[in-house]
Amino acid sequence: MDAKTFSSKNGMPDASVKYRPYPQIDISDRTWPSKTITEAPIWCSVDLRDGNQSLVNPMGHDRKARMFQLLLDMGFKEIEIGFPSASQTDFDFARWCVEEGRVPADVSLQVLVQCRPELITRTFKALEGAHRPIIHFYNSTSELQRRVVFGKDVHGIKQIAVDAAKMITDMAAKAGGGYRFEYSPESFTGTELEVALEICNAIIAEVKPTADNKLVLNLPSTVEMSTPNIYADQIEWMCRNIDNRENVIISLHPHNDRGTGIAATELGLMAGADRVEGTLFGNGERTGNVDIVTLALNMYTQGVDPKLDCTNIERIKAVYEYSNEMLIPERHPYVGELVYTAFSGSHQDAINKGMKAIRQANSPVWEVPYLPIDPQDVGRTYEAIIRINSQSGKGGIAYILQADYGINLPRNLQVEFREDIQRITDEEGVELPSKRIYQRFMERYVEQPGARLKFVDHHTYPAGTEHKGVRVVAAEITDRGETRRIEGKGTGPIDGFVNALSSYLEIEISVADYSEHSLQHGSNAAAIAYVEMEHPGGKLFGAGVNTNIVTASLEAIVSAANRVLDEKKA
Ligand SMILES: CC(=O)SCCNC(=O)CCNC(=O)[C@H](O)C(C)(C)COP(=O)(O)OP(=O)(O)OC[C@H]1O[C@@H](n2cnc3c(N)ncnc32)[C@H](O)[C@@H]1OP(=O)(O)O
Ligand SMILES: CC(C)C(=O)C(=O)O
Ligand SMILES: [Mg+2]
Repeated sequence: MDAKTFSSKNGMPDASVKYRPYPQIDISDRTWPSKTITEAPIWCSVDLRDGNQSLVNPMGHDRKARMFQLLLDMGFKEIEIGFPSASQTDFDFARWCVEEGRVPADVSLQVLVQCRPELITRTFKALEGAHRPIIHFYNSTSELQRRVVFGKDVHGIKQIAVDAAKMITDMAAKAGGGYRFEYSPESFTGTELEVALEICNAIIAEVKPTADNKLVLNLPSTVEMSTPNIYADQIEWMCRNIDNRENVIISLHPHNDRGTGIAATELGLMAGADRVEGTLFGNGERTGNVDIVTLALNMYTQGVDPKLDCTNIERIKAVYEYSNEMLIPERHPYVGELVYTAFSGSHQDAINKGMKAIRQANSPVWEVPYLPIDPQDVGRTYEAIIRINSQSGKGGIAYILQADYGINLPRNLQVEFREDIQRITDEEGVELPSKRIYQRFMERYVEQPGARLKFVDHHTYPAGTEHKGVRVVAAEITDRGETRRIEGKGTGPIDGFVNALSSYLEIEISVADYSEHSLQHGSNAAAIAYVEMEHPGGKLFGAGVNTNIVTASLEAIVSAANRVLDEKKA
């Protein structure tokens, strides 16, 4: 088609000429909008077929077997293991599953086949000996494919499907039964609803499903062509109009061409579907199949048992990446590397407060701002929840020091230290890992390499009977490496030592705030003391770490004094 033949808007060919809007469904009394999902559907993984057929390098035996074992471990009861009539690899894998796959009795192997006699015959061979396998047959029914691929009218297309249904049910009966059946009017979303219904009812009439052997009627959104509400309308319409509904399992098989596969599936379930076909993290043709892990965890976070084990999401990811030879993006729901991480200040602050509140409340209900799921439920840790870059605030920095190093910064120190970290992240333009934040804190407030003053020792003695309750603090410090003895009076060691230092340095300093706590991390018995020091230029903090809490406090005073001296110099 020549784009120049019609007018162009915004540099693109005119959409109103090139594309047609998807028609509305005639169902004004739809009920799905007021439904909720209250139980998990029957899940069927199509990773080994739809997922596999879309890969650059389709899976060989090892990659398939690793994926198959994972699917069993997660609790899938229906697994489409391939298209055995299409390739020797798929045929051999089906035989391996039957003979060596240790398939539990409650799991059905499923295979796909076109409505072509020679392929159907080979499919039965591939499944010999399987326990209640599902033969999934399909043909495309869409208006477009009828016209351009098959060159047949509705009657001709229906005949292809009915002939296959007859052949399959006959072969199953000859083999002594024990088979289950699934039919897909492929390209359902490109098929007029009345046509889809006519063909599906013809299949139901041929297969004659019963309560003991229901037919799976799979209504694929082979290509996602509309907003998800329209798919839901189509599903509700089919559920209402299909023959023998009680013996038919309505299955969804959404693809994700418009990026709304999850929404379409959820609305489709509200519209009455019983079953969902999809893949782990949504591998599949083009933009993929619907992502079953996300669907399951969406249900889980609404209080519904998803009936799939996603407790080790890292293993699911590892197998996905090994078997599909693809990587999962950082933002992928529930599993991406960054989905449990907040860089931005206000998010970090809220998470920090939420985590504290949940610890204190001792309630089983999860409610932490910005975290729709507890990362531990899927085997992720809290470690990566907060990471620091130039968008981060004091709450995040405080969280990291607390969570990773047991350091509980007083609020004013959080504000002060955040400015320092902000300067570094702005300069470097990259994330600052937890270890560097800790190192920076220790260097700036505790270790102070190259600082003028160092605390060495102290002792106290009563100031004399005329000064009741007052003690003299006699301390040894070094000043640029030279030992100095200083003395000051006060009501306690902190007070006396500040006075001593104030006289020695000839600077007005006093303690505006003081706090301390023990350190759980690092040296077990150590304590950390924080001193906020008032001086002629304002207020600033110092910190000291020592196994003796008084020593830690005096070190914190020296630390603050060094910073006052630095500020004076600057
Ligand atoms: C939406 C989906 O995911 S559907 C599943 C798609 N998956 C795959 O195709 C993967 C495996 N498939 C294959 O390896 C091959 O297609 C095979 C081996 C099954 C068949 O291969 P071939 O016969 O060589 O060729 P090809 O696939 O091109 O067949 C197309 C022919 O089958 C017909 N056909 C296609 N689908 C069907 C169907 N479901 N039922 C009946 N006939 C069909 C076409 O009309 C076409 O007929 P024509 O030869 O008369 O023009
Ligand atoms: C074979 C069918 C179910 C399919 O994969 C699709 O329509 O997407
Ligand atoms: Mg598909």
